[in-house]
Amino acid sequence: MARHEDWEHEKYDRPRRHTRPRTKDRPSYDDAVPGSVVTVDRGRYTCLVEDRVVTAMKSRPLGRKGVVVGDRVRLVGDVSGDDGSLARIVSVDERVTVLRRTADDDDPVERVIVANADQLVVVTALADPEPRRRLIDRALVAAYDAGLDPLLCLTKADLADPAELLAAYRPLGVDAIVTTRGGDLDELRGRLAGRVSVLVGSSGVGKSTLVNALVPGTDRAIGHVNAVTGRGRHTSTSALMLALPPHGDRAGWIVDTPGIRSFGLAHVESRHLIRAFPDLEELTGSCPRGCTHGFTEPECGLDDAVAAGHTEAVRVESFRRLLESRERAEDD
Ligand SMILES: Nc1nc2c(ncn2[C@@H]2O[C@H](COP(=O)(O)OP(=O)(O)OP(=O)(O)O)[C@@H](O)[C@H]2O)c(=O)[nH]1
Ligand SMILES: [Zn+2]
Repeated sequence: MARHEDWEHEKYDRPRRHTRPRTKDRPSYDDAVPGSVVTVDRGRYTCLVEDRVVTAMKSRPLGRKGVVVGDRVRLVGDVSGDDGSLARIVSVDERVTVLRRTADDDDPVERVIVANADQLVVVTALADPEPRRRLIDRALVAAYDAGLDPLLCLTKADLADPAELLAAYRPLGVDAIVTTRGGDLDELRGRLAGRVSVLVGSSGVGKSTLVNALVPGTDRAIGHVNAVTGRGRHTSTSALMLALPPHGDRAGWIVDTPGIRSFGLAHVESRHLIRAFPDLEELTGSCPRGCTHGFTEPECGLDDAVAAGHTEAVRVESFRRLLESRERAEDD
């Protein structure tokens, strides 16, 4: 077992060098311990190792490889978590999912925001501020592209009726939850249990209110990270992973993303988006080469499918609205 794990580390540590025997210059990480990255701040990685909070830096073998919140890593050095101790991250496990954004639509540089998440919770107020459909659509596109299950969380239900917004997203099959400050969060807790969920939302939608209610002892407004670290302050705009109290016997994590208000989507291709809708993808067999399946495609198979009654027009329209949302940043 130990040998196998060792080989796993080697695999991600650096490019393979087939010209040299593998054993020669391989550093031994037999003593490396597994951990998860919960936040990143100025080159320091806060990791959870068992239930200890360990501060670490990247080690040389990682080179320019990025380490992000949610990464599962191996650490060596001082992994005691004692005050002033510093461990070293020597390898990053293969990522199961990768949530990315492009800084803005014209800047093709991709940034990985969170690794290994399962779900993207798009937090939107029903009023104050008014919901912005295009922003929601763009967050959904980012989720589908990353292979995360999207969940709409509609807050401030005391201020407005959710019916219209719910109806707008029903054809896409996006699950939604409606919340009110101080209200019952049991349904949401059930959705978060046993998963790693990234929360995104624009300013004022009530995301901090939600995080504080979900993770008692966290006050995001003033920057404490007690729920994870039991101490310390969190003042950067990095994503922060927080442990949820167990729901039944299932633990879960949320990742708060204070710095992220929107998603640049330059990296998302339409052929990737349709994969998130297998029932629609199946209907595109007759599309001309290069068909994007968008509103203006003259001979898209999706139109034939609607005409033949194989799918609903409203689902195709909703999909096309998502596709289009990639093209314009905001709903102005
Ligand atoms: N009426 C009403 N107000 C709410 C509700 N939830 C939150 N608020 C208020 O909305 C305002 C914004 O809430 P925050 O939780 O700070 O919102 P945020 O999304 O974290 O915004 P930033 O702090 O800018 O990131 C605060 O005044 C909250 O008290 C709700 O369910 N109903
Ligand atoms: Zn098509």
